[in-house]
Amino acid sequence: MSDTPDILKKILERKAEEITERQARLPLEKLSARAAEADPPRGFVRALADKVAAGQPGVIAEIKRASPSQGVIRDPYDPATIARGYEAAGAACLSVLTDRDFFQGDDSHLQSARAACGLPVLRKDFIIHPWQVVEARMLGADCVLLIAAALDDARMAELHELAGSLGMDVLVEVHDADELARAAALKPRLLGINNRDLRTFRTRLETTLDLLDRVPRSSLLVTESGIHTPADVSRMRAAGVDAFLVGEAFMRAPQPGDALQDLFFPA
Ligand SMILES: O=P(O)(O)OC[C@@H](O)[C@@H](O)c1c[nH]c2ccccc12
Repeated sequence: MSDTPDILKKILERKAEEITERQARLPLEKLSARAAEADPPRGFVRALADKVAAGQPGVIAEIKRASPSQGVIRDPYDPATIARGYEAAGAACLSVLTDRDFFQGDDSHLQSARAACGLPVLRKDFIIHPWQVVEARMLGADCVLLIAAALDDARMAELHELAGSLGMDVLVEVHDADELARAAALKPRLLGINNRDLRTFRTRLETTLDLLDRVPRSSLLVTESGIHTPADVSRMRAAGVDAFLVGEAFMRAPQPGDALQDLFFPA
């Protein structure tokens, strides 16, 4: 539809400007030197796969203050406290928004969340340039998100490879069959199906269920976005989906860790 607000396009245009600004401040050579001194990666895929192998849901618990579709969803916002709550509740991993312009995130949110706990952390941002992958590692990220809708095949492969060479895992995110086929070519260890269409914000859990048969057996599948109720979780697990990325449902709760426990590990 020509009248749908293509928010992704807007985000990516702004992101390209942001990268230019950041590169001017910190050239790749210096950035790489700092990344080499960062705390070693915590195994992100391993933490998730261990939970699933033990018969439990593998939960990537998200820390985000705001989103373009919802505005501010959590205020006050203390990433360190939230991270500790998630860890105590049994999350496998964290996802922390670092995009400033559309999600009110910040690099420091990732750093404080990671320092506050022992969990591996995904840098949740719009990564389109190698410089950002190195920057993610410098910040301590254990995993980066690569969104198929934002990347052509060559760039996606390049960033995937670079992240691996820095010891990080990658969550490759898709939303339709075409993106899934493109992502599968990378043989990703971690494949995310985003139930939310980043171009229109429409969220349908059927997105995951409809694409399930096309996911390579060698990839650990993560269903992303729009998971709110125990019924949503049961529906996914009945279909064989054991790993979840959940944000809003936790961010709107007074104690995000308690909400995680209620949703995934009820007594
Ligand atoms: O808050 P939710 O509906 O539980 O969704 C979490 C996560 O999936 C969502 O934040 C997300 C998935 N892919 C993204 C890409 C960019 C920004 C955000 C996202």
